[in-house]
Amino acid sequence: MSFAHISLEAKQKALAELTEVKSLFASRGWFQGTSGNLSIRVGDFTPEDFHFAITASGKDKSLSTPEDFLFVDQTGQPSELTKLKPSAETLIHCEIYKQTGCGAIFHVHTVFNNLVSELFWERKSIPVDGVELIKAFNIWDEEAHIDIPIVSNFAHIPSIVPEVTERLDKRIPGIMLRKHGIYAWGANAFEAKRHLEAFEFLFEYVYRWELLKR
Ligand SMILES: CSCCC(=O)C(=O)COP(=O)(O)O
Ligand SMILES: [Zn+2]
Repeated sequence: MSFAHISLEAKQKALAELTEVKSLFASRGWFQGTSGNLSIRVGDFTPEDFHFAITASGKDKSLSTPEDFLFVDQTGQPSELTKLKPSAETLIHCEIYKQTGCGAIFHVHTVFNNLVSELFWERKSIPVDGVELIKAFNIWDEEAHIDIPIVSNFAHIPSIVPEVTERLDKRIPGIMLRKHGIYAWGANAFEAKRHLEAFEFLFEYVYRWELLKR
């Protein structure tokens, strides 16, 4: 679908939702030092053809300006003429959309997500056992066990993508980059936010439980 054929209303809705969630996450201290990025997909989807709005790279995400977001296509290239640069991590968003067909992706760096990514790096996944908030991922088993995948963090972002492809688990709406941060996604902004909040709760729980056990 060409970008021009996507309705103005859909584009404005995505930008309004990004503005709102960006401001909320900033108020929680989730964008320290310009870290983090957010995106919402617009229009129809096929793995070969889609568009999404994403945060511009390197901005202070606690501020709201007319230059906070731009639209890109499935290759990460701007969908329209702009001087703005998309997030340096846009290719990770492209890959997650391609693999899952989801509607929104939120990425944050927090102390707890960085700590657990290193604590469990050797097993390449973060184990969570029987915590009620696993239900936020629509996993309703009693005493559910989940493993949240951790992938390598390379400075060269395209090198991260194949590992994301390989490790992405359709049951778990998130993937962790080692000593970097979590990517969480959902069918829409509401669901991606619920998933991200659940991940952050679980990371803090897992970290504190590990300390208590020692
Ligand atoms: C300053 S944090 C390093 C880059 C990063 O990991 C991040 O999430 C923000 O990069 P962006 O290009 O999206 O601003
Ligand atoms: Zn990042």
